[in-house]
Amino acid sequence: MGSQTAILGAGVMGETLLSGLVRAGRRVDNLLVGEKRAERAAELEQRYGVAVVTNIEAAEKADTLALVVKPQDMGDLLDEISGVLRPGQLIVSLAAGITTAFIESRVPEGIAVVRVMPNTPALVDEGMAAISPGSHCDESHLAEAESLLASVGKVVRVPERQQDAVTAISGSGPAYIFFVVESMIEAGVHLGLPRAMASELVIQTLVGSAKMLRETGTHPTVLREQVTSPGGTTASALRELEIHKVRAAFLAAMEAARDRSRELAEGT
Ligand SMILES: NC(=O)C1=CN([C@@H]2O[C@H](COP(=O)(O)OP(=O)(O)OC[C@H]3O[C@@H](n4cnc5c(N)ncnc54)[C@H](OP(=O)(O)O)[C@@H]3O)[C@@H](O)[C@H]2O)C=CC1
Ligand SMILES: O=C(O)[C@@H]1CCC=N1
Repeated sequence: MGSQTAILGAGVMGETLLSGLVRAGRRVDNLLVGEKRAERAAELEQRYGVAVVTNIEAAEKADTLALVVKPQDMGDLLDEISGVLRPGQLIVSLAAGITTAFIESRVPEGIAVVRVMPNTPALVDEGMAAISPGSHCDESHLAEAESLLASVGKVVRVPERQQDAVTAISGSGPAYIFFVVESMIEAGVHLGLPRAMASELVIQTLVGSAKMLRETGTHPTVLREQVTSPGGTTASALRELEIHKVRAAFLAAMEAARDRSRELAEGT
């Protein structure tokens, strides 16, 4: 049997990580899930063939523990498992706002902690995750966290002081993109397009635009200018977005997300 990884908190993000590890070929007998609700445990066992156990059993057996509960539940979870944790284990926290110092203060000495901010496109192996070491981490701990997240997308290393900003940009980011997509589809319907057609037009436009950004490496301003013919339709649309202060709204939204991440660290 190889190194054991446990996922504690199998909601949206926890299941996203679990499914990615299974897709990436991690042997399910090297995976454990901590889940207290019997119905949810049965669902996960049936869907992935993974062993669903108590948090205590998972914490006793695992070499690496991925903590994917809500920030507000993190203190209780750490209090529950800290008695069975042992030096040499690695905790990888995916919770917004929660600092490595908070976790280190609630677990025995010698446990390494890595803070991660992932995002849901991990579900289709296009995730973006940023990782930061706690004070007892060495390269092997960062490499292990990196390998967990690399199975579902890209991983970058950032200083922990940048994690609240990362959370605001890429952690919450998919929601802003989906919001824009929803808004454009609704606009298409207002303009008289059938909903299915409006959806297809918007989604393919999004995928094509994302692919241009990634594959050409061209700055988004240049790509936008290429679409904006002099005196044309795009210029008229962009003027309205500027009049309605959409750029300022994005900045305010992301500052609010960053501030909320900081508040979560305070337990509020
Ligand atoms: N969703 C996202 O896009 C992202 C989420 N995150 C982070 O991931 C974490 C989880 O978020 P998300 O998946 O959205 O939330 P969910 O509410 O979907 O998942 C949280 C899960 O944790 C379970 N849980 C709560 N307490 C315990 C416990 N003591 N032991 C085991 N499981 C427990 C909950 O079970 P129950 O429902 O029975 O209470 C639930 O299944 C958060 O910290 C969030 O900041 C980070 C980046 C992106
Ligand atoms: O909304 C949240 O708090 C979580 C963290 C980043 C994305 N979802």
